[in-house]
Amino acid sequence: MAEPSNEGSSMVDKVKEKVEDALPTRSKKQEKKDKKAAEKAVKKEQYAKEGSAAPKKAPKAVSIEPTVVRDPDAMFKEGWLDEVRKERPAKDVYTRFPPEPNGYLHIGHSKAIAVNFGFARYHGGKCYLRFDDTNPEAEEEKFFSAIEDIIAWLGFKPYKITYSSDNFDRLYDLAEKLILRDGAYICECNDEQIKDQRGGTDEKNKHPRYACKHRDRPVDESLAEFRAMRDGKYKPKEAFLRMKQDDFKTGNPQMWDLAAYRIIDEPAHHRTGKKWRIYPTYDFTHCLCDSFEGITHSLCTVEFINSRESYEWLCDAVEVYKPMQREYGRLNLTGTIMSKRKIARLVKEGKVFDWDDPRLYTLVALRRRGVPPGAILSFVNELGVTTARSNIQTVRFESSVRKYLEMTVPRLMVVIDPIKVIIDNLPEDYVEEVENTFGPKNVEMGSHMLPFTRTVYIERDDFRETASKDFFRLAPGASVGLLKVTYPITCTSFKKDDATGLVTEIRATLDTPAEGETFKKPKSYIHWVAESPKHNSPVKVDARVFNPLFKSENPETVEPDFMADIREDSLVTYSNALAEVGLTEIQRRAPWPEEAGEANDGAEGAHGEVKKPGPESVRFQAMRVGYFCMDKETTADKIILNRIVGLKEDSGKAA
Ligand SMILES: Nc1ncnc2c1ncn2[C@@H]1O[C@H](COP(=O)(O)OP(=O)(O)OP(=O)(O)O)[C@@H](O)[C@H]1O
Ligand SMILES: NC(=O)CC[C@H](N)C(=O)O
Repeated sequence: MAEPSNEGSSMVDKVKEKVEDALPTRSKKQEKKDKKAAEKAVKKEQYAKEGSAAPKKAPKAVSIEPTVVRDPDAMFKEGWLDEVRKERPAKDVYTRFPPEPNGYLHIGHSKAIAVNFGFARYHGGKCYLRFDDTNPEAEEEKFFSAIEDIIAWLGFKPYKITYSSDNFDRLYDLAEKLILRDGAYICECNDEQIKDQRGGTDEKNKHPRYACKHRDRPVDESLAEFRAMRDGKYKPKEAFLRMKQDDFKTGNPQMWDLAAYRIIDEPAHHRTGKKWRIYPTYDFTHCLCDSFEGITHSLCTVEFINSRESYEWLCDAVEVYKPMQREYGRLNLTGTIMSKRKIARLVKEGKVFDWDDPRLYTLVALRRRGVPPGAILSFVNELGVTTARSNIQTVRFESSVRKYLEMTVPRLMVVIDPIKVIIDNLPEDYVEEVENTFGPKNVEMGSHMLPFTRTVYIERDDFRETASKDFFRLAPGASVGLLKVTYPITCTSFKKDDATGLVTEIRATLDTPAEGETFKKPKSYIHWVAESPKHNSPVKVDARVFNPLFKSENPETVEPDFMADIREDSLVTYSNALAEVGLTEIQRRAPWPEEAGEANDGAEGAHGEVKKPGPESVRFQAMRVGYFCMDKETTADKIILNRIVGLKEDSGKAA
């Protein structure tokens, strides 16, 4: 059997000979082909000499194909957001994204970010990032910077970063103004009394709503008591400022004399320290801060629909500019949990690494898992914006991410659970250089060379100890193609470890056709990596594969609680995984894809600092396995990969 070999005359010589033989009859097309072959041979020769320092094509990382992502402005051009714009066609659009700095943002917030920042950007307006920091009990410094970072990562830059607390003096003055206009009073009722005033249908409070006895307090008394409340006369819950709304007449609970100010003694506020011991409520603060900032369209989620009435009532009552509040449907993902309290429990009980564990749906987790920011925005855009709540399965999100990655990240081979294959009919020092394209669907991504040698590794799943008609991969006596290698291999024998029962080594032959014999194409091709110390191949990696964290679609409804719904196999780590040498180039050329929010071309972060793409921007498709990125725990000695999504939808939830 003739063995393919690099021995004897060099490949460059061989190609030159071929070119010269063909000279008299060469067509233009052939000429081009031959020139390419000669160039390739030079490249191969250089590669063989220099080991891993292979010549690299380094075209720019490609941008998103229009076929992959629908018009990124579609959600603003049509539907609900278009209607909102028509309702108030202000010349200068001002919006705001107003998170409470009491936790990490989740996938639902990406909709609010896309809606508010995106609406302003689309209309040439401005969007504030306003920290709604009126509850010092729940706020922490780390959440402020995490929120700013994630907004910058999504590709948005706030017009200004503001804090509701910036307005505490102004809000206090308006509270006094409201009292003076007989629009608020100091109430000393406790929680139970307030509940009773609301009436209802329960046995306990089966009676009509009624007003509290403090409602008719003289204005002067309320003003004096408000000041006393500010100055420390009352303990928390002993008194609060209550708005005098509509005398409990309407059926809207947001109009039943809401609280405007309450006492919070501890802890100190992160910005105003111990200056205040009374803090304005959301209902008093939000509309007035919107007003101070000249917000034209205050876009929030549907659970605030009843608040619209109190929002407008207060702006009118203190005679300030009145923005327009409109409400869109929340984005909710099923099969996971988003509640801060519940995620905190998962972290505390060690069920996940931290808030950025790739199995969670916080934005820091999705970022670490390798989901590109553009894929998140594209998902939100695909769903569109209406007033209906979107309950979306995580598989739908993953399918959107997969679609986005398909055209935008390069490909290479990684064997996550390897078995060694020795190809007996190749010489010990055999090295053939094989070309692998980074982007079979996008030639601009270029290609790279990798070695094919006598010892290769294939995926454990691609081998069976007994051949059968329905198995087209490797088995004793059966042959299979190795991707990018001309001839297939046939398994001749294998060894097993008696203790573990696992196959440890496969022996095979390369089926090079004898002269005159025709080459039979194998039924299937599998991925592989070769052993070649000279080329630093293979590259050892840890590959983490994530399954859903929960067994059911509704972990919140599981008894006794969501903790009982956790899957044991939500994280599977393959510690002996092997990647081919192309990984080095993919790492060097990151970010993949090169897009808004991750560019390292001097783009600015939230504070004007130059943004650097993180390790998660090293993204690629491991052929036949899934999409992966590099984890932040990667060190110079150990590369850790996270699976972003599989190549196709997982068969389902664990039993
Ligand atoms: N699931 C969601 N879908 C769309 N927008 C959301 C969602 N959750 C929050 N938002 C919006 O994000 C903005 C800032 O959110 P904030 O942190 O104050 O919300 P939240 O309701 O406390 O969130 P959560 O309790 O879910 O963490 C608000 O305008 C809010 O309406
Ligand atoms: N109007 C809104 O967007 C609400 C924001 C507010 N921080 C909240 O969710 O409680």
